[in-house]
Amino acid sequence: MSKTALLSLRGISKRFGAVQALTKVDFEVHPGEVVALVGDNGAGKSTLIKVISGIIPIDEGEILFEGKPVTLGMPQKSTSLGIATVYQDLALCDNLDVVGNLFLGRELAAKGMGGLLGWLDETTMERQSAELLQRLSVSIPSARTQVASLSGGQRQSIAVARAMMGSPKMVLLDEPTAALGVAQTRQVLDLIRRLREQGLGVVVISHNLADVFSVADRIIVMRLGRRVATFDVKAAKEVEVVSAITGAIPSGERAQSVGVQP
Ligand SMILES: Nc1ncnc2c1ncn2[C@@H]1O[C@H](COP(=O)(O)OP(=O)(O)OP(=O)(O)O)[C@@H](O)[C@H]1O
Repeated sequence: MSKTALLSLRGISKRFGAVQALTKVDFEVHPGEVVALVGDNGAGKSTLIKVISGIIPIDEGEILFEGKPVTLGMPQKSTSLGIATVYQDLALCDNLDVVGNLFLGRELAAKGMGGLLGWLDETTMERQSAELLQRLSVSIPSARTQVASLSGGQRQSIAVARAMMGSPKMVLLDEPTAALGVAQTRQVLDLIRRLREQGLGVVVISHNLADVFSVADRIIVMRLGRRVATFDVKAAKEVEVVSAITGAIPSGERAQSVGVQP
């Protein structure tokens, strides 16, 4: 794993009115690393993801991308740095095929005779879609399949592939396997592993610890807006992570039990 973090957050705080959603949170993800963000409802996971994707500005703290200080707070800024967010498959358009969904908002115009021809370059879009799906080993009948007819796992895979269209360095996934069956979940977890193999930093929010243990390198536990523990998956036990989530034992002890500081 590379020494310089891809993204590093230091002392991030965020308040919504009377609710302190994040309190002095440090967070880091490296290239080629899958970090799982876990915690009970209201722990601050989504807020942290929204900070990284630029949807909400922070009140306090410092953000470094590839070691350089950056200001996020606007989705365009995060996107331009190479941070992609996978929205639930609900963000797909059912009435379009896979190509139409992958290129939604970034369609390629056909060119010729020294200018634009006034229609879309469907051939190139289809070829690039097929190449991307092959690179990610996403198996679907064809790039021309309507997404409405795909399974939940295939749809989620298309949502991930769509996030990859801008060649990001980092991908954020909020509950990517929620509501998926066993086989479909396996498909999406395999896809996350392929993102890691391709050197991306991946952040996954999940309530499913079996998924987390199967796909993540590190687990960061949030509770009541604070980062309370960090586990190296290889050294962690599920019962310790559950204790950290619920606050059953003090966070200091938990972190020591796996030799990692919160
Ligand atoms: N836009 C908002 N306005 C007011 N309060 C908010 C807003 N967004 C989040 N909160 C509050 O901030 C706290 C953290 O919420 P957040 O959604 O980040 O938690 P979470 O860990 O993602 O929970 P869940 O697993 O239920 O999605 C909660 O108390 C929530 O009610």
